[in-house]
Amino acid sequence: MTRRPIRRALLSVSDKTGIVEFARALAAQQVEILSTGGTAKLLAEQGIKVIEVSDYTGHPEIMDGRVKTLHPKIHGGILARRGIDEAVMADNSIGPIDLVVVNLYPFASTVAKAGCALEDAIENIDIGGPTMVRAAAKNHKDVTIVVNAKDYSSVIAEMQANGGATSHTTRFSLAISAFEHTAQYDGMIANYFGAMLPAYNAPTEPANKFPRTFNSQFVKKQDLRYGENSHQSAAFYVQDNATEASVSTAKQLQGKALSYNNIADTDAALECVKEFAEPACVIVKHANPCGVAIGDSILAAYNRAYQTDPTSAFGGIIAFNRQLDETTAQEIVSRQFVEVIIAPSATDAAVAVISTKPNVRLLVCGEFSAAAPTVDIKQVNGGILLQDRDQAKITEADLKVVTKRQPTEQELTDLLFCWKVAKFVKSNAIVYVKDSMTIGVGAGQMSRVYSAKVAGIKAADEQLEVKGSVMASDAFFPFRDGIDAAAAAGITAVIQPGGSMRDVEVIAAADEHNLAMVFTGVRHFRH
Ligand SMILES: NC(=O)c1ncn([C@@H]2O[C@H](COP(=O)(O)O)[C@@H](O)[C@H]2O)c1NC=O
Repeated sequence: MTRRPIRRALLSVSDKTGIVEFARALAAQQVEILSTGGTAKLLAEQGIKVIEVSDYTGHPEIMDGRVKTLHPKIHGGILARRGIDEAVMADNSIGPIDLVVVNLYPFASTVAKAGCALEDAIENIDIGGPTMVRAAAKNHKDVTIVVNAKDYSSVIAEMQANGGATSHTTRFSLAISAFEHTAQYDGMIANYFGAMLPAYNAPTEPANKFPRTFNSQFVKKQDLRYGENSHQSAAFYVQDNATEASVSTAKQLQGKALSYNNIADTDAALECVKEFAEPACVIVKHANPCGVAIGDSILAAYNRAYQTDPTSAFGGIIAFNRQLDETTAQEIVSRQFVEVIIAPSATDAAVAVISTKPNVRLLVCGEFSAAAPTVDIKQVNGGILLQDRDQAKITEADLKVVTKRQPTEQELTDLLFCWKVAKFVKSNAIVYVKDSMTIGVGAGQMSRVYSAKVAGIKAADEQLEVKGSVMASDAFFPFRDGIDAAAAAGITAVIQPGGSMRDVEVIAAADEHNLAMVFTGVRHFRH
């Protein structure tokens, strides 16, 4: 393919990061620079030779910038088919534009501001920018389009190495980025307007936070060897701008490639361990915690979490809320087969220890920050379900003691710990806890009483004493049988949402057994 050097560029950027250096490097390669108002002013101030688009087209920017680049001399220059449209270009005094550098008005940050007025949002809908971006991306055979400042240096480097030209592969890849950019931009606008539709029609109505259509963009992080099973192909997509420490933003330091199930389980383990302020460890197997504990150190927490269910911990995913240290790393690799370890960070010595097991995936996710108010998305056949992420937190002040007996100080501590774990156990969830360590976890049973049985069986199998433990139930007890069974197993206190039509009967059962019971008023179903 013929190599055509870039001779003329149009720079029109809202976010001006890096644009001066980029323009200077273009000028050094004898590229003529056209630019719009604010961008042109900045470049000129920096001593870069620039032609204002309005001078170039002979038409001023009008309507407060609503129309500045929307002109045949600009769009003809971008869209012209080289080798076909020369005559029409000459007839209309249109010169080719080989490089377009544009980023768009900040619609997202504008509407994110509290109390953003509709007029502000509307004025921040970029029209000329996307029009140039799409035109250049369409004509990527001959035109280079750059929408991300992070691409400036590689474009310059390539031009320097290729006599001022970019390769077709680069232009194609940049064109994809351009369409991704405009798709994301329009998706954002559609979501914003779609969510405010009821309020727009009837200003007294609250806006609906779920828009008329749901437009969201996820970027492929990696192809996966297979999905949940080996006959299913799969890939991992992440939110482009995610900042919260998560499995999606985590960095893998070593180990085999993550599998589909590894990612899902690591997410469950990490999100659960984030609940605790004290050094904590969560071991997950098949999306459920099979051991959770806190301790004076993460080593103590790990040792205690492991005790809950060593059988299930085999091949598990282990998450910590503190830096992984050498001793804890040593303890894990000498004791058990582990698929994934994730922590905010890891010491060099800990990394060296894990490297003796090259298959173990070690991930660091950075320090935990405030949870982003994202939505959960769940797929059903032919649709998706959206809901707020479950960020309900319960403190002692939220609890309502419903029994005659008040929980003791120790029971209270264990009840709150137990509740945090139950939130991450698949429903029906029953969790037994003693001294801030899980004693038995009953997950995913179709009846609550069976989850309680499973928790008891697991504890017994691992020779853990249920007597003196507390119990959490992710949803209310529909009958007193769950309480009777808990008391028979030696449970002394219960935390549950309450709200059953048989609450009176359930409370009476707890009183009969001298149990302390608290209601949270909040349910934590997890499917
Ligand atoms: N109206 C137009 O013809 C037009 N052409 C380019 N823009 C945008 O104007 C911004 C740059 O403006 P300035 O160089 O004046 O700071 C860029 O975000 C670009 O996408 C336009 N603005 C909005 O549509």
